[in-house]
Amino acid sequence: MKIFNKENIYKADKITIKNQNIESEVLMERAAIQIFGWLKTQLQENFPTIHLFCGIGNNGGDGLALARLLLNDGYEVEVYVVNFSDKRSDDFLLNLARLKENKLWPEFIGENSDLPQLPEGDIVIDAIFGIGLNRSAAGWIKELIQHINTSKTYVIAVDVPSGLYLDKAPDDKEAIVKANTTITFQFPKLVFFLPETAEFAGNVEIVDLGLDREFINTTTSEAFLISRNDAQRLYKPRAKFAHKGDFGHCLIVGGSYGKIGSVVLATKAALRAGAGKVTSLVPECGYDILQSTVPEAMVITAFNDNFLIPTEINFKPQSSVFGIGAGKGKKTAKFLEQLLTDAHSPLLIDADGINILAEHTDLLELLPEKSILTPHPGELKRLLGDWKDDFEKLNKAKDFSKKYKVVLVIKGAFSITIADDNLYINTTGNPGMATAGSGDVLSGIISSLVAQGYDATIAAVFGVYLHGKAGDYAAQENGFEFVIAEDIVNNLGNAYKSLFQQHPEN
Ligand SMILES: NC(=O)C1=CN([C@@H]2O[C@H](COP(=O)(O)OP(=O)(O)OC[C@H]3O[C@@H](n4cnc5c(N)ncnc54)[C@H](OP(=O)(O)O)[C@@H]3O)[C@@H](O)[C@H]2O)[C@@H](O)CC1
Ligand SMILES: Nc1ncnc2c1ncn2[C@@H]1O[C@H](COP(=O)(O)OP(=O)(O)O)[C@@H](O)[C@H]1O
Ligand SMILES: [K+]
Repeated sequence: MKIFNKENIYKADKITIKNQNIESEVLMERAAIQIFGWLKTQLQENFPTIHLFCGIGNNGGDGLALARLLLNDGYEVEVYVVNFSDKRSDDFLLNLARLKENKLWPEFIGENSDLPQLPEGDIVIDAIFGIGLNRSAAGWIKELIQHINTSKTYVIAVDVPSGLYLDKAPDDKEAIVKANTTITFQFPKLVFFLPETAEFAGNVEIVDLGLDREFINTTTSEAFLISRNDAQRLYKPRAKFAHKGDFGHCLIVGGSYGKIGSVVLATKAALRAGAGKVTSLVPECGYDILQSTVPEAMVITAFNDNFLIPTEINFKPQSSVFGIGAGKGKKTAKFLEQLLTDAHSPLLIDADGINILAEHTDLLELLPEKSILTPHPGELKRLLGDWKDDFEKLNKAKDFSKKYKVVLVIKGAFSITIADDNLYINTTGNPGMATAGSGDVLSGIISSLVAQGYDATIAAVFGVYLHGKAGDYAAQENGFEFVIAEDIVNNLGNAYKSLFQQHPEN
């Protein structure tokens, strides 16, 4: 699903009005109808008081149209116009008139107004600012936002939580509505999925306004939200007469004394994700452990008991992982250099592999094109240096990915894959996956997909999706706390199956 920037959202709006030969207020009515329908379904037989705070632009217009629909359906509504300017939009004025025709005169709130009471259990509709915000909310508007945030109401933001920019980091986090749910129009917005701003949006619902399909299909976007439909399209079905040679040989290099478990997890994950063959390369101390815990894998060892040192590899894998549980000793770093120099296929570098690259930046030049790096935010910081906000982080990451022609997976609650100037945002996964070893599982999955012939970017995007989905199944069974990394491996089958189920449980 494409994530459009502000300019293209306005363009989509305009082109739809032209091509469908409609007035702009028709889109506003569609927006209001969608939110009304959503709200009615959620509320069922409950009728709490609904307080609608409406700005004087089109976001406010949406709020006024929604107020009319609610009023006519018997809901108790309190409507406030947040009167921050005289420059009212035409569709705001139209919907204000319509509301008045329905005998509802909103209360106008200005600089010196008392703030309305917002009793616990009521609902607040935040239609103060939408995508038109161009500076931080300040003064009495900020106070109003804080009043909403400190109330114990359920807050639903129309399109965007008021005060949140679409294209840059907030300059005043105290001046943004904290929504429980955001009902956003047609396109997901990038800021709803970034660590610093996601909390303002709460649960995100995307509703369709029937905007011009051709414009949406033909307009390029830099960022994408990966839905089940997207993931489904990435899947490569298996041929009836396929044999294990068709699904590649994956090499997993990692481990050190006390950290062989990471390689066990990645090896199992690579096999369960479908690689034809998996060989693990560990220090001697890992040999028995791997052979007994993953009999399906082959094991070779480095000529050292406890850590990896440069070692001859006498076959050509279709993909390799380096770094999990490896430590970052001098000889281990030398081994990475050897692997990079001899590489016949893209490498996936994780954990200590990334830490070694951060300490020996000369090695970055040796990365084979389309290698995949999977840092968590700590590792990313070591690689790129610090950043002042999420947007700077993404820009630095894009520059890095372009410079070294690699795919970067920034792991987290909404992991982001960066390649060729594009961002792919994942939505599967849950806090149960914040547990030791879940990153090792991800490395195994992605590398397995590369071995099976998936392009590196697709392997990363699809692998992150499957990993999160498997984690969702794992948590569904026993709750977040109970999940351990192995459960993610054990639910990979469910994750694959869910791609094609009519009604996936998850
Ligand atoms: N996408 C779609 O297809 C559809 C979109 N629709 C809806 O339209 C919404 C966008 O509407 P919009 O363009 O009128 O902008 P909106 O957010 O209402 O605010 C603009 C006003 O805010 C003002 N202002 C800004 N910052 C400020 C500040 N800090 N403090 C004070 N004032 C500030 C600014 O004033 P100015 O800076 O010009 O003085 C201007 O007056 C969109 O989010 C969605 O809800 C639907 O109706 C149907 C289809
Ligand atoms: N709150 C969360 N929501 C979704 N996914 C998460 C969450 N926390 C962690 N994960 C996922 O779990 C994995 C953790 O990786 P990492 O930090 O490398 O763990 P480890 O080093 O212990 O293996 C990543 O893929 C990350 O996206
Ligand atoms: K809003």
